[in-house]
Amino acid sequence: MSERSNVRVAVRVRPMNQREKAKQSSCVISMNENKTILQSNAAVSPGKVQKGPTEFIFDHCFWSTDDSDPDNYAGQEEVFRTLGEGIIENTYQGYNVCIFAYGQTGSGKTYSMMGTDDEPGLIPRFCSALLNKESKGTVTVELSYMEIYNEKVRDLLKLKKSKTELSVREHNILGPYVEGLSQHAVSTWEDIKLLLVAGNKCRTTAATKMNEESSRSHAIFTLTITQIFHNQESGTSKELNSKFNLVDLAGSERASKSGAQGKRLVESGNINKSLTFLGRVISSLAEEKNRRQSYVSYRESVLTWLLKNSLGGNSKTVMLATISPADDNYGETHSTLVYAERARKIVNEATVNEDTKFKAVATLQEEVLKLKEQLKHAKSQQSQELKLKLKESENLLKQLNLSWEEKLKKTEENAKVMQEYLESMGISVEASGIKCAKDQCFLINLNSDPKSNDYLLYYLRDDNKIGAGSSQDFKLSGPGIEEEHCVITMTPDGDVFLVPNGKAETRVNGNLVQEKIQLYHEDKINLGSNYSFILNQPKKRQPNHPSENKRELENNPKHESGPHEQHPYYQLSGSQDDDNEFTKSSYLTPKKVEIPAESRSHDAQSLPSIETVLAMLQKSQDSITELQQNFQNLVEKLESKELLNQQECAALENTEDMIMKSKTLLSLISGKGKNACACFLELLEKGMSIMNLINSSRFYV
Ligand SMILES: Nc1ncnc2c1ncn2[C@@H]1O[C@H](COP(=O)(O)OP(=O)(O)OP(=O)(O)O)[C@@H](O)[C@H]1O
Repeated sequence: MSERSNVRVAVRVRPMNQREKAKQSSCVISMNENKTILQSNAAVSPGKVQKGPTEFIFDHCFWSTDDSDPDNYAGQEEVFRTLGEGIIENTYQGYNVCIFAYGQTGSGKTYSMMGTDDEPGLIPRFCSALLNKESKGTVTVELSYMEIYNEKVRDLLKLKKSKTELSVREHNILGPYVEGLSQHAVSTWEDIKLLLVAGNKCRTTAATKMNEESSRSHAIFTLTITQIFHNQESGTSKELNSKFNLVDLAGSERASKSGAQGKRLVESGNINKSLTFLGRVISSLAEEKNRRQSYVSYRESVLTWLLKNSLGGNSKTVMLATISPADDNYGETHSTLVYAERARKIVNEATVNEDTKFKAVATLQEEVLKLKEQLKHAKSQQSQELKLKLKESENLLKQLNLSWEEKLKKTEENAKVMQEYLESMGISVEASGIKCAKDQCFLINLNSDPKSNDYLLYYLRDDNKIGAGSSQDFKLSGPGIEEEHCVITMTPDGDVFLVPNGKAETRVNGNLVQEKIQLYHEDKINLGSNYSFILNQPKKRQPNHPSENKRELENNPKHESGPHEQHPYYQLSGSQDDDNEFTKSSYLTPKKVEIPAESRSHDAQSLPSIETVLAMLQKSQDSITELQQNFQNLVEKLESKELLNQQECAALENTEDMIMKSKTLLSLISGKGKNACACFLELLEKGMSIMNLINSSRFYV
């Protein structure tokens, strides 16, 4: 049984963010039932002839610009109810389903897909609804979670012993699949949540390690639902297999900046090849003559290959396009709406997946026999290829033949390995909203993805070697990180010391450290150019912490715990007697706005004034303009069909990164005014360069 239907497309507009509010951006979006209207205005194209409003028709339009006005705000529940209508039933009828979020960085994809603890998004809501749905058959659910970054697939739920990069293959019955991707048997929402949290944490860890952001990768979260129906009378049984894909795509503007929208494809110069090809596939499928899948080149990128069934194939698909309401995002919003409108023309032919697994097993068994036979007579040149094919088929067969009990056992074993792996990196796998026992000693990685609800915690043991080398306990990489960067030790009494490697850049509360030093609760540790940690060791508090900017290096470590003053910029919430429960904002938001008088008095002459800082930031604005110009030149080169050399490709990516980071810093200045200046002043005073500030500005967001 099959059903033809168009990709269902919804658009959701988010509230103005701080930067847009601070800039007093005007709203260029309005919605009227299933119409989204985009207004062009003078700010968008100064000096140009004003275009009239552009209307786009979608299946659903969600107005979510002001959550303080609940009557006019499409919340998470409404989005779920509208998009979810019929979808849970479809899954249980045996259809594949795919929901993907598309839009520029910061437009609300992750908020809509994952949501927050208080406002869960589509993924948690669909998962609970799927698990709660009653079925006449025996239902089993498996989960996989992967990310695609720069055309490489990584399993977010299997770390140790696995190849970091996985390959995509295609089977004539099962369609495209990722070889060796771990499948986890789950029965409750709690099982799923644990895997989700662990997967998100791995995503953040990898991103932080690579000095990237998780928003540059695509995340594909898949539930495979199997229902077995036994017919008591005939003694036969039938199986329905369906896949539920939830896809959080990388920010779309990268594609357009690098010449997407079907205009230009340049292999080496593409910042995000996958999105470029996704745009191409959508455009192709939207054209009547191309609707047959055979005309569409899905295999040109990993993302489109894996989404083959979801786009123009065997799936019921929903696309959620997320947009900003602000005029200064006009270009990106326009391009998102054009894409979304195009996607609406894609026609899918979803088929009930009945006994798919049995059929696949039967063909695979046949294939294995055939390949073995061919191998017997193959010449050496051919045999290598045949062996590879045989291995692929045998692996897939093995996976399909696993019993449910074996799968459960594997999931348990895998969870243990994953836990050990994360712990070996010093990372807690506790769920978000972490409650830490008050005595625990750990480092909090301030470079964690600011948009994620999760934290990277590095639990300290007696000896903790930190650096880029393979023998280190906490492996970091990036500019300024030495093979053996430093060692942090903890005595049985809970005293914590940092022993730097003389030539490595290590700072404690802004001071360069070249000898062993004792660390105290809430000390801030900077390693290399990018890493910032804060120490949680409530048992060992520095007596006069905030004024300790010029702390002497201590060789005599014994210190009594004394009255504690909280660190001015990173306060952990909760009383001292409570467990430390901290929320991201509690330590990401600067709490104290004025620079402490005592910290200024010691060297007032040499401190730059706020005006000086603003002037320096103006300078950094100028360098952003210069960066933007460079970026534009490179993009133009791409557009004019010139191939970029390797150096230029790297420059393109780096420049884009710098622009983004610099913009974040400037938006903070305009959004938080003097408060942010005070913070930057404090950090500049402690010797951080403007460039380092720009690089680390993410943790102020
Ligand atoms: N509908 C909404 N209601 C309230 N806040 C929202 C909404 N959509 C997004 N936001 C807020 O906007 C910010 C950016 O959203 P989000 O991180 O989801 O963007 P994104 O498109 O996933 O970005 P990226 O591509 O960088 O991952 C977040 O702080 C989020 O909480």
